[in-house]
Amino acid sequence: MKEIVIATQNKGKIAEFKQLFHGFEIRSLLDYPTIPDIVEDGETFAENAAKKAETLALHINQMVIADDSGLQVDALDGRPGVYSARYAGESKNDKNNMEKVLMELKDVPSEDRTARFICLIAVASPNQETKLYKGTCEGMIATEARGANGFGYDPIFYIPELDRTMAQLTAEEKNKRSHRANALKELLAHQREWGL
Ligand SMILES: O=c1nc[nH]c2c1ncn2[C@H]1C[C@H](O)[C@@H](COP(=O)(O)OP(=O)(O)OP(=O)(O)O)O1
Ligand SMILES: [Mg+2]
Repeated sequence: MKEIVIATQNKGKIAEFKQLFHGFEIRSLLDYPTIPDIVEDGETFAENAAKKAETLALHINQMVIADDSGLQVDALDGRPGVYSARYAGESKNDKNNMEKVLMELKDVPSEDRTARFICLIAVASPNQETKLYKGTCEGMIATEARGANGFGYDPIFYIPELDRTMAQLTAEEKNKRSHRANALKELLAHQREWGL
């Protein structure tokens, strides 16, 4: 079975890539414990995704995919953005991150709680130019967390046309509309270029 290596330690992303990449064996940074932590000091999702993919591709001398993603809230001038993972602190605690966003939006009326998830997938391979593929998913920030599926900010990401949060969707429903699925669609439109 063909293998895809993804430069992530995020178990929620690994699970989704396993669902989205049918017929491939998925390996991640969890399978390469000797790789030092990759510092995400980029100012954009693209910079961080490229750095994660290129760092691991160099170590293992083969093609690597990386995903840098996050939540962009319009009433917070686009925050948390690239700081989504650590929005409430270095512990990268999803519950604390969501509580901080809800607290900052407490006086914001529902019509002004527009937001989106953004995902940049980088593909890096030795001696090849790194390419980036972007996906987004539009929604609103709910007034309270609802649902137990997915990961990260899913419980507060409300999808009006479904009247449910991302965390109230099944994996299959999420994978039909998520920023990660949309970014992967862009990548798979160029799959021959990458020998996938
Ligand atoms: O589908 C999603 N549903 C909800 N929240 C999400 C999603 N996708 C990203 N997010 C949030 C989680 C984390 O707070 C940040 C990702 O940060 P990001 O640096 O890309 O990932 P990470 O540090 O958890 O793992 P890694 O860098 O090893 O891929 O955005
Ligand atoms: Mg990260």
